[in-house]
Amino acid sequence: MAERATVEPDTGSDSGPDSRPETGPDTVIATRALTKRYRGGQLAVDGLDLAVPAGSVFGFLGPNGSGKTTTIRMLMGLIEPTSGTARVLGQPMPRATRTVLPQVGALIEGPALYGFLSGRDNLLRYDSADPTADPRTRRTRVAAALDRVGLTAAGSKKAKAYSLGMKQRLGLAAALLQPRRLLVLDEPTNGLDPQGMREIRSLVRELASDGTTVFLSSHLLDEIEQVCSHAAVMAQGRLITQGPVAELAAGARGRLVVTTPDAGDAARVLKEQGVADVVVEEDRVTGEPPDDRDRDLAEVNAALVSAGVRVRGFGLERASLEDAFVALTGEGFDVAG
Ligand SMILES: Nc1ncnc2c1ncn2[C@@H]1O[C@H](COP(=O)(O)OP(=O)(O)OP(=O)(O)O)[C@@H](O)[C@H]1O
Repeated sequence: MAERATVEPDTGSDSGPDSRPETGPDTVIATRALTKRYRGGQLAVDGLDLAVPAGSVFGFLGPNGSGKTTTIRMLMGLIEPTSGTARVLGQPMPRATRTVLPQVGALIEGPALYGFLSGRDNLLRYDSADPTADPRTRRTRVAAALDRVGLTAAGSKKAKAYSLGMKQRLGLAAALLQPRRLLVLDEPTNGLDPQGMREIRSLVRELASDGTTVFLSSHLLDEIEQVCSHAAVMAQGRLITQGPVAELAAGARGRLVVTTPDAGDAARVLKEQGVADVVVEEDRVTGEPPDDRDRDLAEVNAALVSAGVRVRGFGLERASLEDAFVALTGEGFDVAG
């Protein structure tokens, strides 16, 4: 079993005000004002301050093009930031790439596989290309990694005969050939069918339960809600918010739900009262509560009653991460992906 990931404090100073509150012994990834402008002028990541706590399953959420892959490539030392800093496992990137990367299992842009080799031989080959890997334990480690991702039985099959989900699991197995303190997975369920998605998600949960920190990017809100303890939300290269998933969702106001036999009248009154996005579903009328904090919801209720609407139920529904995203960005989110 992997040790729980811990990182030594990176400053060594234990006095004075902390000028970098997001870094600390329990922060596995910390960036400060991390920025990437591509040669063509595209500002892909803009002043990102990210803090990933040790032991978390951290979801890096954002629509396509929001800068997730660019951030991951900077974290892994694959590209240089234009400005700002990134520390991974307490070390500066890309300067410490050589010491940091052996402790990180990464699955970025799909695994590179040789179709004519079996799954097992792919892993043996991958491991032998790693100068830090011990050849004496290679076969045992490959067998353990195959077992870990449920590919023992399919280990002798050629990789070209694998389903996309099996290929993705083989990629994860490659990331697990050595004990890792951190796993970085870029859209690990992209392109998979629902069954494949379930398999990868439960594998991620399992890995995390051993204490390995998992950083995974996704454009799927429900995936983040199902799998992650923490999340950061990106839109157009900027960080919108980050923190424990439960708190992010709680920060958003839920939808107002009115149950009434007079749904048509209720919808009209709610709109007059500043409720947005009013939706009628039989005897349920829902909408975004007015932004105006001075307007008490009791007033909205009173307006319904005085208009003769028979109110059977009136309340706020628990907010989801999707509500939080919509509230924070003013945009909808393509949950179906
Ligand atoms: N090599 C590159 N040169 C120029 N622009 C780029 C390059 N790579 C990405 N971009 C641009 O930077 C922005 C962020 O892209 P990035 O791939 O980081 O987003 P993403 O959130 O990972 O999206 P996706 O899930 O689609 O990969 C996009 O507008 C993209 O077109």
